[in-house]
Amino acid sequence: MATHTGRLTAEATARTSVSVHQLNRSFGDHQVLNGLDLTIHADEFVAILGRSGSGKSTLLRAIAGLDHDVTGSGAIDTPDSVSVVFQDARLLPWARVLDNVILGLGGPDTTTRGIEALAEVGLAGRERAWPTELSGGEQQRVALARSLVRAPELLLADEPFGALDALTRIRMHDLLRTLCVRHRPAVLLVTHDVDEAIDLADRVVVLDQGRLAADITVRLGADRDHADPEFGRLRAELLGHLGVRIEHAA
Ligand SMILES: Nc1ncnc2c1ncn2[C@@H]1O[C@H](COP(=O)(O)OP(=O)(O)OP(=O)(O)O)[C@@H](O)[C@H]1O
Repeated sequence: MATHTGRLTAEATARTSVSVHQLNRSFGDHQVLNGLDLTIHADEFVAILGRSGSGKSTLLRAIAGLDHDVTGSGAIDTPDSVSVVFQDARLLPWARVLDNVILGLGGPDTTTRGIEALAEVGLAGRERAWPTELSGGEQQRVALARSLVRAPELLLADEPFGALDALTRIRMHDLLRTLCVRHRPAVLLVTHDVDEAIDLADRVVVLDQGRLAADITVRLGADRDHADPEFGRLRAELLGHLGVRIEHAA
């Protein structure tokens, strides 16, 4: 059975946020992750691309410790505080927005921290709204605030913007970028969207049948222009790893 091998030492945490070693996961006879190794450094933003069924969510769930329905082996080290954001915001419909953000948090200043987190994601004044009164993008903002208020060292995000329209998605990219600069968690983002991966990540890994098919550092500045030739080169390289060929016009 796979194990979470305990916590990283303080010295190692300074450099490494997540360490996955020789990870195997199977659903019955179907082996989904095959001897996978991955290290994510503290403050690093890593995006995972891969075709449908390549094992992206299985990897994220394993790192989150949410994979009780699979068998496997290998070692995973994570920091103490980990937050997970999914494609659906998973808000409690019977709790107001602020209560969703601070639910389960202890401490005397919990309400203030919750209000501040909502302001950070652009939802000041919506504390007493019900989740059903918010748009999909606003609900994802609440989910981000719920993660942020816990000050995670590691943020795991499984297609968090997958259900949003294109414009809201771009706004959420800006927001996530800003929050990452301010709070500096390590991030592991699962996405189907190559441009989203290049827009946000320091490094993009590609999964293929549960193995790492590519591990590419994004050498672009903070303002990422889709028209930049390097952006286009990376896009073509990543699409190539995903089995998509781009024909360039002569
Ligand atoms: N609970 C489960 N029971 C059985 N098989 C599962 C289960 N969850 C996932 N699988 C299988 O494991 C494989 C990998 O699934 P996973 O969700 O990790 O892929 P993915 O890369 O995230 O795919 P997608 O991009 O479509 O979300 C798939 O073949 C899937 O059918």
